[in-house]
Amino acid sequence: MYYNQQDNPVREAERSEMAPPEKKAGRAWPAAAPRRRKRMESRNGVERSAYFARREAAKVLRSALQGDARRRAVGSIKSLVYSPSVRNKKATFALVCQTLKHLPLLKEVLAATNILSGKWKRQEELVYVIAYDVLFGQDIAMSGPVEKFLMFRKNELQSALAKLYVKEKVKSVESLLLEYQTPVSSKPRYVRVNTLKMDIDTAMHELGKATTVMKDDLVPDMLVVPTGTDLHDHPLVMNGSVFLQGKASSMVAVALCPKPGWQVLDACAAPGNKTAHLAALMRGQGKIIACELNEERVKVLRTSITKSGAHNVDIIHGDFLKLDTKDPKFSKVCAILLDPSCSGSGISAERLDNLLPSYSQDNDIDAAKSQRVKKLAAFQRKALVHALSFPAVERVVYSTCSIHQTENEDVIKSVLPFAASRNFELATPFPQWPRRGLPVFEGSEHLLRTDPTEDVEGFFIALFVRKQFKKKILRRKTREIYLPFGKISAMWMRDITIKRRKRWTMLDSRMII
Ligand SMILES: C[S@@+](CC[C@H](N)C(=O)[O-])C[C@H]1O[C@@H](n2cnc3c(N)ncnc32)[C@H](O)[C@@H]1O
Repeated sequence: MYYNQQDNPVREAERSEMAPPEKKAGRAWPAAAPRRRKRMESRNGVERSAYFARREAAKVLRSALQGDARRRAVGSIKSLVYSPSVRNKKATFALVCQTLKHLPLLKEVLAATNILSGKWKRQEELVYVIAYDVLFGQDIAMSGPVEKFLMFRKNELQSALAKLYVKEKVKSVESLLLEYQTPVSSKPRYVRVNTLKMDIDTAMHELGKATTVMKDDLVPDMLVVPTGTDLHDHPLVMNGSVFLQGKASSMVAVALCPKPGWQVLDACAAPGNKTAHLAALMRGQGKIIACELNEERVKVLRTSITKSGAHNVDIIHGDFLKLDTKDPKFSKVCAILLDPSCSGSGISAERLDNLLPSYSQDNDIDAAKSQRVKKLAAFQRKALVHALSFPAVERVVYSTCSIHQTENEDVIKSVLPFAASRNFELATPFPQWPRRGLPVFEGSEHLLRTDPTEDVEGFFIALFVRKQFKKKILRRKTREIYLPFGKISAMWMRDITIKRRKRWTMLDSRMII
């Protein structure tokens, strides 16, 4: 019940929809004593930054929830928060995570109070964020029209929440949350040093001022920092000297092993972590062609590349499947990194996907999910066959951040005949790594898996290498080789000149008996 125009928050919200708090209040402090005035001004600053953080959080939440509903995310929650357009990243990130954790609870409370009906539905995400703050957040003054509206109905919200306590037979909000929220596991942090901008020892020294840092024992440019270390606004992260990239994800570019001066194609490149890693491994020499289909993600890719300081990356905004393998601009591409869209089942907790509504549904082995995974696998297979079709390519890495066999071993198995027809065989990336492919076909021991629990992220890596044909011919223990013009002995074969051996490499292996 609203008593007058001034007290009616709905009307006020209509008048000043998104006006920042102090403008709307339009108050000055002439009468206040200087100390009191200073206190009020600083409180105004806190309110002001909370006001904007809530709106930034609502924007991120909208993208995350819409993407989740369509099962086609523009980016993970983290990448959305850490995009350049979000100013107050720390507060926004905290608010997004908290709101998502409480979302099922908030939905129940808001449904019970009928608050999301009518015009407020259009600002649904902002209502969630503010309702979280009103019910569970810090006890700070709230400025802003939606804030005032929800504060006005705070009693109703609280009594709806109290009814949930009774319904769930719990006494504390913690117990109530346990009934609703999905647990988030704690994990160590990995940091990849961008050796284009900083050497590893300097990065260790600089990061060591903020936290304990160790070198990783497997990936050369990888540092390990303690669980829970928050480096997202560290100067080295901000200026691209280090990337907050996981270890398993960083193993992909290392598995391709690109050399300075090579031409490398990154087939599905955004947001560009692996592209930037390739550029660092190639010491900025040679050329990287980075292809990305999604326009929004091309922008993110461009930002990552600029931040990395790599100057040898050409970005193609287009469909990798439609790149013409015979186009002269790809004639020297000798290595391809293919990290196609996948279910993300191996890193869903790291990306905070477990906070999204679809997560629990996605983790049920239901028909919809297997259909989605099958569709992804069909694309992944096509993309891998296409990658193996580039004329000069010698090495192809296929990777996913999925734990499903359908997207991993099954895709590899299905392309093996084609790969063999192009003279490719599976090689063993990181031979010392203990976790290999599921034993579903002969040769799956070449494949590499990382475990989402043991290794933080669940990744899959397969490496195809074109056979070194000439060496194979010379190593074969055959006595005679049949050629269209007769047969020659193996002894004679050893004596032929280097020049001739080169020509031998052109012959088809089927001629060898
Ligand atoms: C798993 S992400 C790649 C992550 C990236 N390699 C990295 O490490 O930062 C897959 C990307 O492939 C893109 N993509 C999907 N289909 C594609 C296609 N047909 N051609 C090019 N890019 C595609 C998606 O938009 C998405 O950005």
